[in-house]
Amino acid sequence: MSSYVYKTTRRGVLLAKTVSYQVRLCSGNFRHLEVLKDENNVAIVTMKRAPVNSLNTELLTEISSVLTDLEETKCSGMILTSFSDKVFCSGLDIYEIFKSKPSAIGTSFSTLLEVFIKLYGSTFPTVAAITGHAPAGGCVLGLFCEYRIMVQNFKIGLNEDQLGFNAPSPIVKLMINTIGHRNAELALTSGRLFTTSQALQVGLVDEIAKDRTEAFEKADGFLRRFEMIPPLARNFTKQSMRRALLQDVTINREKYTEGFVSMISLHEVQQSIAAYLDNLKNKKRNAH
Ligand SMILES: CCCC/C=C/CC(=O)SCCNC(=O)CCNC(=O)[C@H](O)C(C)(C)COP(=O)(O)OP(=O)(O)OC[C@H]1O[C@@H](n2cnc3c(N)ncnc32)[C@H](O)[C@@H]1OP(=O)(O)O
Repeated sequence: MSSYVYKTTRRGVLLAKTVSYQVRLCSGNFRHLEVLKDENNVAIVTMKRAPVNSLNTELLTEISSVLTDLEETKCSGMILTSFSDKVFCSGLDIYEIFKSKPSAIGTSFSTLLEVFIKLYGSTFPTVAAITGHAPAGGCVLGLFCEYRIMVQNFKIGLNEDQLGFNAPSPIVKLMINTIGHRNAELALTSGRLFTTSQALQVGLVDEIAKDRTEAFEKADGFLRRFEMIPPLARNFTKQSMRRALLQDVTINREKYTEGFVSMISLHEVQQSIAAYLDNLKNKKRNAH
C-alpha cells in the first residue's frame, strides 16, 4: 500500500511510507475515514472525503460510529486529522443545507450534535492535528477535541455570520469557553476567520506546527502528557469540566435541531447562502 501512515511511537511520530506491522486498522468499513491504531491503542482518525472534507451526514455518521468503537475498545487517545495538506475540514456540506428538505438539514445537524456529545464527552484524550483550513463546522470539530495543533498559514474560525446565519448556542458556548466572551463576541458577530498565528494568540489553537509531520509530533507529545496520569482521574476531571454543556446538548438536541432547521430554511438565509456560494465560485474562477 502506498498511502502515508502515521505511526506513533514512544519517541515521537514517524511518517512512514508503508503500512507498519505495528499499526492496525480499526474495525469497521468506512468510506470517508481511515482509522489506524498503534501498539499503545492510540487511534489516528483521518478524514478523507475529497476534495475538502465537507461534513455530509455520511461522514458525520462515520465519525460518530468510530467514536463508539473507540470507547468500546478502550482507546487510549485519538488524533483527528485530514488527508489534505490544504483543508482540515470545510464545515458542514453546504449542499446539504442549501435548497434542501428540512428533514435533510435536520439529519445533518442532529448528527453533528451526536458527534458533539461523543467527541466532546469522550473518555479518552483527543487532539486535532489541523493540517489546513478549518472554517465553520471544521473549527467546531477542532473545538470538540481537547487540544488543537494547527499548521501555519491557514485559516480557522466560526464564519457562519458570513453565510447569513448564526452559530447555534452550544457552539457559541464552546467558543466562549475556549477564547473568552469578549473575543468570541467579536469573532462571531463578524464571522471572523483567524490566521493560524492569530488563532494561537487568541487561544483558539494551542500550538502551531510548521508542517504535518510536526503537527503529529506535537499531537503525540500532548497525548504523552497523560502517560503518568491515572485515566480514571483524568476522565472524571474532564467530565466534570464538560458536564454542563454535554447535558445541555444531550437534553436539548431536538430543540437545537429544530431551531437550526427553522433558521436555515428562512428565505433570507437561503439567499445569503446562494450569494456565499456564488462568491466562492467567483473566487475560484478569478484564481485561475
Ligand atoms: C457553528 C455552527 C455549527 C453548525 C453549522 C455549520 C455551518 C457550516 O459549516 S456551513 C459551511 C461553511 N464552510 C465554509 O464557509 C467554507 C467554504 N469553503 C471554502 O472557504 C473553501 O472551499 C476552502 C477554504 C475550504 C478550500 O478552498 P480551496 O481553494 O482549496 O477549494 P475550493 O475550490 O474553494 O473548493 C473545492 C470544492 O469544494 C466545494 N466546497 C468547499 N466547501 C464546501 C462545503 N462546506 N460544502 C460543500 N462543498 C464545499 C467547493 O464548492 C468546490 O467545489 P467545485 O469544485 O464543484 O466548485
